[in-house]
Amino acid sequence: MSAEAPWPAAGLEERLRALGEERYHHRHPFNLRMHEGLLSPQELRRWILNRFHYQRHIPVKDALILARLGTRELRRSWIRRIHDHDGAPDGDGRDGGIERWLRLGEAAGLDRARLLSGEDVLPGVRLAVDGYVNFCGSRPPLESVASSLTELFAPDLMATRIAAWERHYPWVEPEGLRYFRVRVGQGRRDSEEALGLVHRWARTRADQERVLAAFAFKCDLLWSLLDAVEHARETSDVR
Ligand SMILES: O=C(O)c1cc(C(=O)O)c2c(n1)C(=O)C(=O)c1cc(C(=O)O)[nH]c1-2
Repeated sequence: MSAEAPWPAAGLEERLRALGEERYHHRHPFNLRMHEGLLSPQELRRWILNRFHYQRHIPVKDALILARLGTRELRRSWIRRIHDHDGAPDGDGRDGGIERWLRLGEAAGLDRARLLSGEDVLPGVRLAVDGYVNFCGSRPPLESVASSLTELFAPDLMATRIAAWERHYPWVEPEGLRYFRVRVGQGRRDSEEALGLVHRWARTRADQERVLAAFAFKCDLLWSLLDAVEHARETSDVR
């Protein structure tokens, strides 16, 4: 950690974007193969099944972050993320991201009960997701909120994904893509909110370095998740 003067906000953001350009999972070979239309139906289904494990833990990690936020204004805003995934409090759960992801699975021929059982999730994916939940449960908000900043990159990746799936995987029913269509807007809003908080809280160069480290950790975690999915490609139907 450094005792040097903090970078201006634009300097921190520039460093975050440069780091993401290099290490975010949009560059992962599995995503590149997905976008080129080179995945088999089995590989695409494996990705959906394993990513569901990530999705269903997002509201869990957000609840851990929420518990550490010190004001009601912050908590009132952050709780929206849990509703986005679990469904609105006055809804019936069908309006949430987790439900939309289950429908994505069904649109690709995956059984809802199989997704919900979690039985076929790869060990490396479990470790990556545990890593994220534990990180958010044990680090101060500066770092846990900074780790969500990978979402600065997610909307563009999702737009590429939607176009690639429409073109190369027409056997996935179009309704399944709704998860990504809705998430593009949510991701933009959430990453802007998180960036604002990080700028507000990161007062020293050491804080800013913690932000970059948390962001790099999350990039590596998403990368490891895809490594596990990519590596499973030669094995049985289930995994
Ligand atoms: O499909 C993707 O590539 C992708 C990436 C990310 C991300 O960068 O963390 C998220 C999502 N999707 C996503 O759907 C989502 O709800 C989400 C929440 C978060 C977070 O860290 O709070 N990241 C992401």
